[in-house]
Amino acid sequence: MQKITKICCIGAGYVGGPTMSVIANQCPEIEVTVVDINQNRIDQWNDENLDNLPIYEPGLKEIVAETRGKNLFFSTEVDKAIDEAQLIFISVNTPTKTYGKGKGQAADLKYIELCARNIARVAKDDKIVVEKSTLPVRTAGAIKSILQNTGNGVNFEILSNPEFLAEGTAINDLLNADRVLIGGDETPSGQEAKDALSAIYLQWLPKERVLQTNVWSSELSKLVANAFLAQRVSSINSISALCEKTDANIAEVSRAIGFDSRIGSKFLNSSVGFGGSCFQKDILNLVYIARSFGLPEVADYWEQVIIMNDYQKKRFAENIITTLYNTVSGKKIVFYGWAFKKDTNDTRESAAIYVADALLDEQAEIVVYDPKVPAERVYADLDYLNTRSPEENRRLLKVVNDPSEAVEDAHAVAVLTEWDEFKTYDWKAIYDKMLKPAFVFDGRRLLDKEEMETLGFDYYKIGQS
Ligand SMILES: NC(=O)C1=CN([C@@H]2O[C@H](COP(=O)(O)OP(=O)(O)OC[C@H]3O[C@@H](n4cnc5c(N)ncnc54)[C@H](O)[C@@H]3O)[C@@H](O)[C@H]2O)C=CC1
Ligand SMILES: O=C(O)[C@H]1O[C@H](OP(=O)(O)OP(=O)(O)OC[C@H]2O[C@@H](n3ccc(=O)[nH]c3=O)[C@H](O)[C@@H]2O)[C@H](O)[C@@H](O)[C@@H]1O
Repeated sequence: MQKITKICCIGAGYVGGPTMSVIANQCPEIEVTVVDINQNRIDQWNDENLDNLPIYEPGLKEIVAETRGKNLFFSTEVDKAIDEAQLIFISVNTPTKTYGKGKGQAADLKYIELCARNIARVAKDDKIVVEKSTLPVRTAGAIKSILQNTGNGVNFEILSNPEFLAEGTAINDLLNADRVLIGGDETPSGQEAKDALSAIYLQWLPKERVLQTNVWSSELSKLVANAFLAQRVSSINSISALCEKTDANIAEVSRAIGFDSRIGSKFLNSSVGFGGSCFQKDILNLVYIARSFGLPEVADYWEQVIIMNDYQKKRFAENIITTLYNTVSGKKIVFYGWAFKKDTNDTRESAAIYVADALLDEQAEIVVYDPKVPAERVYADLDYLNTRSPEENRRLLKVVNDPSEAVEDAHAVAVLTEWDEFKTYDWKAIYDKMLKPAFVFDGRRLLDKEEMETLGFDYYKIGQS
């Protein structure tokens, strides 16, 4: 079996960056080069001040500090890194298509295809090409076709090795992965490639956690894993609406069902709705694939997970409006949190964006505080929706760096992200600064209802009457 000593990863994003940092850290004999066409991103990865890395992820900067410049490199020299590597991870973005056939559902594979063409153009010797990005089932076929039709005599083995890390816990997820999935051809050379990649992960993971499958099962399993996870959140969120109409409490229901070992207790936290770059995108992709294979019942089944998530975000925003006497026009509503979950600066598909959009439609004045998200990001997220002009977004919504100053004369606070620091705030001082009645809408079930009510707040907690 070929021993891998040089790796290249195309795409220095939320997956490429942390994943390669951990591989470099765990495998000192392997030289890892992460390349990207985005010069700014690479400059941030190379910044001497580790607080300026492009991604905030607990534990990441310590690992980068240990490995960068030794066996971990970040560069924009894509061709050179491809040429020198024996194994190439493709870890570029695969967003939902915004144009043409499959618009709004299918995955846009143009970045993947560009990578495959780049590899085909540059490679002079045999390579293992690994799909790290999340891809529709059967994409490996397309990559193979591009690579094998270059006519330069180079042999490529294509593997699927989807990533299961969650943001905010990426380093721990990588170091203690539940499983690593490696799909490849069931031929002798395919097996050899699977074993070469397995050997990397086996440097720190036990053998039974490294699963080998055929390439199609691996591609599909990634979409299915995300669909099942998102389905749990939508399921519990659907019940949260029912809890609010009855005297049931969603936390008690989650706990009660989670004790059943067949159901399990994880991923049953009711919230304002799931966000993140992948759940929605991957389910839409699954729906699209099912429909294209003539399976409308399967497609409709999974689509419901997204419909329920949209309902939850809308329901939260509408509740704010009706509770504030059916009008939020000119009222100051403070958002605590903008990121799609705690411990990340990622805001892609964050529920906060959609709740803000609904409230801005009603002319609310929103003030956002998030410990890790800069103002430019918040405005970019809103502008991207194209609901109103950028000037209007900037007029109605402000982003601040001080959480306590934000609440001065506010009508309401809405908790959109479960940052730990929100629990430590002096809520009595916050109450004193706000207009009365002072409303808190807790979309993350972060705060204690009894304590908040004792302080005088009109407190709404998702999933509780
Ligand atoms: N974000 C997450 O937590 C997870 C993401 N994934 C999947 O991993 C893939 C990557 O996701 P992220 O890292 O979040 O995306 P990202 O957007 O953070 O990073 C992708 C990077 O690829 C670069 N890129 C695009 N085309 C390129 C090219 N032709 N040559 C060189 N660089 C190029 C972009 O400039 C960007 O920096 C997606 O398929 C996603 O579904 C899988 C598991 C977890
Ligand atoms: O493919 C991906 O991108 C990744 O998607 C998710 O990871 P991530 O989106 O980073 O974060 P999660 O912890 O899964 O949270 C997703 C969203 O669901 C919400 N959520 C999660 C759990 C829960 O019980 N309740 C809930 O509302 C979170 O607040 C967040 O908005 C999966 O957990 C990863 O396994 C997968 O690799």
